[in-house]
Amino acid sequence: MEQATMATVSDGEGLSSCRQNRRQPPAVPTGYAEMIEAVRLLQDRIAAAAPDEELIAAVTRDLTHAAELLAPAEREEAFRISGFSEELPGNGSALIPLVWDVVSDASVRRGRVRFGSFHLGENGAAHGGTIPLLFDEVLGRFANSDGRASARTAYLHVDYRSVTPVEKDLEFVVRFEREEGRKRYMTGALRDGERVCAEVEGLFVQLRPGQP
Ligand SMILES: CCCCCCCC(=O)SCCNC(=O)CCNC(=O)[C@H](O)C(C)(C)COP(=O)(O)OP(=O)(O)OC[C@H]1O[C@@H](n2cnc3c(N)ncnc32)[C@H](O)[C@@H]1OP(=O)(O)O
Repeated sequence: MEQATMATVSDGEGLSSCRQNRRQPPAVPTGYAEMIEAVRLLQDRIAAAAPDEELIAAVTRDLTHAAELLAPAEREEAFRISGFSEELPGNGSALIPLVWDVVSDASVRRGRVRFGSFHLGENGAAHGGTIPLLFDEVLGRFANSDGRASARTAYLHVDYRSVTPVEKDLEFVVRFEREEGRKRYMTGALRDGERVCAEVEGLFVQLRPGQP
């Protein structure tokens, strides 16, 4: 496997050895977005299906074959594409609910999101854990935007105001409230039309050099 580069950085209080995963932004191969889209579709179809034994056996065989095909292409984190490529929908991750139409200025970011059958909790509503997942992603990316040094989620406070439907286009808005030293305070809301589904407050703390 390829190795991530090691770098030495100054933290202003003298040099400290800091492990930096210097990404060599991997080029996105033709067809990669379609592969991740196929994974999303698969997740939704499996979540929605009640297959018989014959179909289960056929799908298991094909999925196992696909996993075997991918095994030789595994890479260390610094050289992966999924979850890291901003040019791909959902950054190329099938974990995060699909986000698109993102527009942003320095203090407000808006976009659309759709939870699939894969994210279903019960009664047509998204699983409660998927909503902080969305907020962590959209708040976290905004907190780390504009060339800021990396910050990590310290807390997310989520208020579930009303049910969040799956298989419906929703809207989110995120606000970069303020920065205090290493602390970045964010808020956000998820809406189904006029109806507020969930609200969030989050703190993201900038990592010190060398901090894991
Ligand atoms: C581009 C990427 C987009 C995706 C982003 C996704 C982000 C993520 O999901 S990150 C993964 C989830 N988060 C984690 O794993 C974090 C685990 N925790 C940690 O690493 C550490 O606790 C960390 C970095 C948050 C803070 O630790 P540390 O740097 O030691 O903080 P510390 O020096 O004690 O505190 C700094 C300040 O933050 C405050 N603070 C830290 N944690 C909290 C907290 N949970 N609640 C309130 N305040 C806090 C402290 O009180 C302190 O404030 P002040 O400067 O006013 O005294």
